[in-house]
Amino acid sequence: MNHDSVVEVEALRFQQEYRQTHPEVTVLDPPDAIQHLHNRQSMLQAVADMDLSLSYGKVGVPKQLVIKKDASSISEAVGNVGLKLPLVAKPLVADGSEKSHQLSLAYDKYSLQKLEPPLVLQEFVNHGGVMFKVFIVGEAIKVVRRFSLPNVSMWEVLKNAGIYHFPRVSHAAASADDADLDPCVAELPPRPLLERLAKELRRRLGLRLFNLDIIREYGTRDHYYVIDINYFPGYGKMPEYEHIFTDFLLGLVQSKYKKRTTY
Ligand SMILES: Nc1ncnc2c1ncn2[C@@H]1O[C@H](COP(=O)(O)OP(=O)(O)OP(=O)(O)O)[C@@H](O)[C@H]1O
Ligand SMILES: [Mg+2]
Repeated sequence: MNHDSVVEVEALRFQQEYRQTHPEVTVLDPPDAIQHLHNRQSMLQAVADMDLSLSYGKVGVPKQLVIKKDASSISEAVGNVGLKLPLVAKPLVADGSEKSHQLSLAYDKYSLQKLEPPLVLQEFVNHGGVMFKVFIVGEAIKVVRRFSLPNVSMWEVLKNAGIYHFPRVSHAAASADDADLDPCVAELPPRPLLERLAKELRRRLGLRLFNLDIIREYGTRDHYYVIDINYFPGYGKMPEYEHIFTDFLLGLVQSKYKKRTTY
């Protein structure tokens, strides 16, 4: 076990003991469930297991492959599972550090050996340059549009080679809510779909405070992909978060009070 894992295990043990010895303290979300989101493979597993297919849309995850080590075998592994180029390469660990959010786009299979495992390779899904950030606070859901990576045409894939490191889009991108966008790209995912997705994920992840990055495959009306899930995101970008958060916390206090008085 490396130093970081030892620290994590110790932190978990401390918090579990703390919960037992301090039952009066409300734990918003359990540390082990939060930990689940720090690995890009386990992060999307709940969405993949769900395989949500409803009358108003399908939600999945992009086809992906985890490479633990040995960059020289990536090209062969990609060929074996039939992943289509271009590929988004993401560090396996997503712990908020600068390095864990350095993503790149690989255009050709010969360059794949230049990547640095451990990483997740995901098929790049064209989505018209707009993504949806879905904020979840308990039962409340808010969705906003954000600019994202533009479509990559077949022609560009053939013309380009190598690895392109791209900047952290979420930091640079301003809100796309007021932009003059193609309505097919801008249309928000249907509310019932988001509600069902959020409900399922709250249950499967065992968390109440998180967000999802969702894209809609370009040229489709209802094929959605979850590409990222973050714990306790920057809620400052969630519209009306002040009321939503206050209501959420008050609701917790009230339910705790109710439980106590029923004894
Ligand atoms: N499979 C994909 N297909 C198309 N675009 C993608 C894909 N995966 C990621 N992207 C693009 O890359 C951006 C960053 O990806 P992702 O959210 O997974 O990384 P991150 O480092 O966790 O980012 P952040 O925490 O800053 O949101 C996305 O907002 C999107 O624009
Ligand atoms: Mg993201």
